[in-house]
Amino acid sequence: MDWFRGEKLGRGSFAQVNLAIPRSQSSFLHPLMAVKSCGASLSSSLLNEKSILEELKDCPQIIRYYGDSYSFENGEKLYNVLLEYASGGSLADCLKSAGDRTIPEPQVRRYTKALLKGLHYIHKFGYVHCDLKPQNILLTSDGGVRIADFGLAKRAGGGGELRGTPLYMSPEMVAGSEQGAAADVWALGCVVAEMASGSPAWRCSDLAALLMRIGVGEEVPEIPGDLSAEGRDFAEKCFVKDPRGRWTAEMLLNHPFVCGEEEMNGSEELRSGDWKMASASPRCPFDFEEWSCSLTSPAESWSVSKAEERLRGLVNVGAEIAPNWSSTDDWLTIR
Ligand SMILES: Nc1ncnc2c1ncn2[C@@H]1O[C@H](COP(=O)(O)OP(=O)(O)OP(=O)(O)O)[C@@H](O)[C@H]1O
Repeated sequence: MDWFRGEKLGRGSFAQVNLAIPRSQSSFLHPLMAVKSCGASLSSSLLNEKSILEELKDCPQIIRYYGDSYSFENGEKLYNVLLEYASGGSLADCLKSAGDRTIPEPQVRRYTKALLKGLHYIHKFGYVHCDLKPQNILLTSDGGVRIADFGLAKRAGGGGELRGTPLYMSPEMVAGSEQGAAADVWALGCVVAEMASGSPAWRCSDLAALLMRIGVGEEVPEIPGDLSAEGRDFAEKCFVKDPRGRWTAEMLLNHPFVCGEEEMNGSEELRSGDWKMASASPRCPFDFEEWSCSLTSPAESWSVSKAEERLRGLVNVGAEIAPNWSSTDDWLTIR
């Protein structure tokens, strides 16, 4: 498909996203798209994302993949992935612009139901998203919800390598146990709490302390007091520390918090007007530039003692390469 690069829509830690405008009339089916690009030599994460999106392309709650290409721009070879354009921006943008106001509960329920459908689909195919958070949840002009950014997604199972964004990390991820579908359900609980309260589920400004609170002991994120009893119960089902006891996306689809909800239709039609600049939107002390580390002590299954052991290593690694905690220039992602 022949296209040219339009306005910048956003930037993540390794890729830039622009509007992609088709050149030819024959492209009328996709009037506007987004293109996610990075340097060809640094494209392994984007290639991973492309191959997973290609497999998951029939789910309306997952950002649609239209194709890929290489281009030469300003003397640099770029790898480009063409995606459905989500003109409503990200849920993070939406929360940011809401300021002190929170998202009304009926909307939280509808978004949650859509996210559950998307997660259930991802998990059915044997994948784990590994980085569900408001920046990676996109909205279409008609209120549809799309799960995006599969750069860290992987086949379920295996442990060891720490990936994701600390505020949304599950206890078993922190502990280095098997990273399965349950980790995405924990992250979903964090997103639900954030939608309902307007601020991240964990209030903690110290990375080591945060990882300890997530990985060790019984503490779970605070569940917003003004959520309905159904909403609180839903969040509790997501915040079961042992992943074996956590509800699955499929089970949660039948939870009273979401099962009566009619999803906004979120049709595939993309409107040509009404698009806006969306950008990475730091809102808390964990919004830092990319911080990479890979830990090589995978544990067989989740347990408190293994979590403590791993955290000691993790905090040491973090201390060596800790970013500037006082900066809020970007989001922290661990790859
Ligand atoms: N299909 C899309 N339509 C509209 N905006 C998009 C689209 N994809 C991404 N964006 C915007 O670009 C931002 C960055 O995209 P994305 O999260 O995919 O990049 P990334 O480099 O993988 O980020 P991360 O640092 O989280 O890994 C998003 O938060 C969003 O604002």
